[in-house]
Amino acid sequence: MSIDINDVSKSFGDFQALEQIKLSIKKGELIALLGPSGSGKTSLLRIIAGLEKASAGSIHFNGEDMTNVNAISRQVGFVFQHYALFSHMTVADNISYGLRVRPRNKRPSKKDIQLKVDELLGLVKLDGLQKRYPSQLSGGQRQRVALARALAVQPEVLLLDEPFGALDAKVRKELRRWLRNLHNQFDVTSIFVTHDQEEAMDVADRIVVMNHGRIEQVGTPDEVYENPNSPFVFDFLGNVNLFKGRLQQGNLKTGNVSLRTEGGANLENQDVVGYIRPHQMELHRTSVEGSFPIKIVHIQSVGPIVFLEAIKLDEEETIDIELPKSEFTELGIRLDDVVHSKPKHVHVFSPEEFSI
Ligand SMILES: Nc1ncnc2c1ncn2[C@@H]1O[C@H](COP(=O)(O)OP(=O)(O)OP(=O)(O)O)[C@@H](O)[C@H]1O
Repeated sequence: MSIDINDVSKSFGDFQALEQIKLSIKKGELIALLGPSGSGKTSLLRIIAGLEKASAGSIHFNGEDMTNVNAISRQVGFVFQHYALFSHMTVADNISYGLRVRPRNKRPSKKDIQLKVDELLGLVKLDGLQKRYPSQLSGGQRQRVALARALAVQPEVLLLDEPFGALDAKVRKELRRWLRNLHNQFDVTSIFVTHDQEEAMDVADRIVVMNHGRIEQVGTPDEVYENPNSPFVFDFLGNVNLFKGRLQQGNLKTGNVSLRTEGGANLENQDVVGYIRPHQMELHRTSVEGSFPIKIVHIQSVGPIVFLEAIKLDEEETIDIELPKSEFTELGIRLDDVVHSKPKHVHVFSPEEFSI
């Protein structure tokens, strides 16, 4: 099922929660709505589900106008953050609920319902637990039941609101994989809300970055990470180093160095801020063109990556650097060493857009 969101706005009294949201989602896509608290993610999801009415604009499923169609008739699967399982029903009864409450002429036979429940229990690896009650399950197991229950009715659209928000990091990671697999197997169009950029990067085909009720950027995880179109997106999707200076002939003049930049064509001869990801900072033992001296003040090695904190010697500013462990070892870097750093990809924005 394709979904088109056409200029959807939503106000709660005087407060504008969504402003002219425009988005086309292809059949079979897995989309993450990513943004800080209050950016409008849940409001948008609820409007797509039909649980909330838009103040303006329209929602189309497969080209058909759904704006005034109620939630039940839209036939979307929904998974919430807080399980929302029926506590008085067993796992099997929770999963089969949507099938059992269908009108008699559309309800599968008892045997078919049983087969469907067994199939779903297998898919979410909960075989043998069908007689348990939700209180007898772990958080991760409950969320798997919630996923199975949403999928039992074979929705063409699956909407998930922070589905793994209440779970610990390891279980979250495991469930992300689940979501991806189930999404593929069920040939469903899925939209999930998250404020966790790593989760969005890990699972989604495309990420919709939201801020203050507007879409800041839409793109594949790679696109939004490597080519953020605003300081907000840059900052929200990971750590960043900032270099203030002036843009001259495509170079950012900052302190005593000149850094080759990307973007910022309309910012020539203006004050700008350069944004550089920590993994885009090269390190050298000796000075090279475009490098500046730094002193290493903190070293933290985590698995294959080494996180370094350093001070720029000319301006006493702190910068963050991430290096593969092999490169770190090869360079033989120690605490208090003075080395030379050269930024590889410098994106520039005007200071007015500056958001950090
Ligand atoms: N029923 C409501 N009445 C009034 N204001 C509301 C209502 N629902 C949401 N809002 C406001 O709309 C804005 C967007 O809320 P929404 O829940 O969509 O954001 P969100 O991005 O999902 O945030 P979170 O990650 O915290 O859930 C918030 O400022 C919220 O306070």
